[in-house]
Amino acid sequence: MRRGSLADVKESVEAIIGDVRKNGDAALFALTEKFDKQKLSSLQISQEAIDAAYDEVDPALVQALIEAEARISRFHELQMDKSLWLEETEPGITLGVKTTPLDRVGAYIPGGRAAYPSTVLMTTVAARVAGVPEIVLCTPPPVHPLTLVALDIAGVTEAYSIGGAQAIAALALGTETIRPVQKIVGPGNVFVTQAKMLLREYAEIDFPAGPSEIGVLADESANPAFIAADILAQAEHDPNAACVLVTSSERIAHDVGTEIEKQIASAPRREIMEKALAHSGYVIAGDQDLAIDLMNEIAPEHLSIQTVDPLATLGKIRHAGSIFIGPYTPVACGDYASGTNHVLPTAGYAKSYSALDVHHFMKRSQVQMVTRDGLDSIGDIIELLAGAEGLAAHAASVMIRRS
Ligand SMILES: NC(=O)c1ccc[n+]([C@@H]2O[C@H](COP(=O)([O-])OP(=O)(O)OC[C@H]3O[C@@H](n4cnc5c(N)ncnc54)[C@H](O)[C@@H]3O)[C@@H](O)[C@H]2O)c1
Ligand SMILES: N[C@H](CO)Cc1c[nH]c[nH+]1
Ligand SMILES: [Zn+2]
Repeated sequence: MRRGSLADVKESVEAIIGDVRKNGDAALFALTEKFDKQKLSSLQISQEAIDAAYDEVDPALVQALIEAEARISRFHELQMDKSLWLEETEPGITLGVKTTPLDRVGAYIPGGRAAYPSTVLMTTVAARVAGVPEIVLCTPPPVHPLTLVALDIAGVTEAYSIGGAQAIAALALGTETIRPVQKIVGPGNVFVTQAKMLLREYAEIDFPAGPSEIGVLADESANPAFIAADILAQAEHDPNAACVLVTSSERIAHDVGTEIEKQIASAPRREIMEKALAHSGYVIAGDQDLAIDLMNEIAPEHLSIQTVDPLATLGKIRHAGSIFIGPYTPVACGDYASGTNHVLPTAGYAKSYSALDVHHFMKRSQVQMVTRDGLDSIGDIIELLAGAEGLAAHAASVMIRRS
């Protein structure tokens, strides 16, 4: 996603948000008809529809979702902090942190160009492991049966068949049917991402997670066919997907190009891939350190490291959403089944945001407990500093306890 591309749709997204703010559910029905060409009878997805979806999908796919869910749960459980820690940092002064899940969050699941049951697991399992009691999901209609099965397996508590900027507006502002959430997570196209950015005043967001990206760092030791396959895998998401190979080897750059031509010929989503590749490319860097510097500047959503000593390369990486190391770690591992989260910052935002994890669904309160002796040990400092700021009542709140 070019950062500028958000600006291109700002006006139209503002109009959609204004419509939802003014007309609530009626706007959601009308906008769904306009953008998704679907006439809904109800916004909410019923439990009957979810139960019926199991009969429509291959049991092997249900089993695959169950196994992916278990791995995603395990990885996210490893991220959990203690719900409370307290430590006496000096005599009479005990400090700590209490961690609490958010009450109600919204997950956006894209559904325009592909169905994303895997994204249901990524967004909502992280929220469930964090302990969020109300997990609300929005995805554009028609909703794929596997998406319905995934939301059931993940433990989503409410689901609505609406998409685009109108779904984000409904989650942030609320309508007659949908109560607002505290935070909205999940990827989407430019309309979705722009709406998330514009509505942060009402609901916090995870980060901009737009069209998919891959950066590949490769040296002479890399396998060009594997690299080409990973590039095409991300290119097939969206015509706006972006792929860049940075290598110190001219031969590798040439051979990856040849492999891409070979593999794309029979790819079912060739048309989307070609558009994505039209604004993607490769760079031949003078040496490996220059290649790494450039990749840090790009800060890709996914970084694939295909070098002879990948762990040494990893040590020099500062900015990337999710990092895939070695020839047998295709990005698709993290997209579906290894357990890491595939909701990641794009458009260079990996410089300042982290991959979606349990911490996005929690907040931390500081805690302190000071005894009379503890207050004596810091009382003079507080009284002096409060006096210097002209805040006499602050000083008095300490003095009254010490006198
Ligand atoms: N970064 C990540 O973590 C991550 C993960 C998965 C997918 N993705 C990306 O998510 C994106 C999904 O995009 P998508 O389009 O398939 O699905 P989407 O659900 O994001 O967008 C579809 C919605 O866009 C709205 N829309 C379409 N045209 C519009 C218009 N002209 N005006 C206003 N609204 C309009 C419609 O309401 C529709 O429901 C892809 O770019 C994919 O690469 C990113
Ligand atoms: N690669 C995407 C994130 O950019 C996630 C995904 C979902 N399904 C397949 N891939
Ligand atoms: Zn993918």
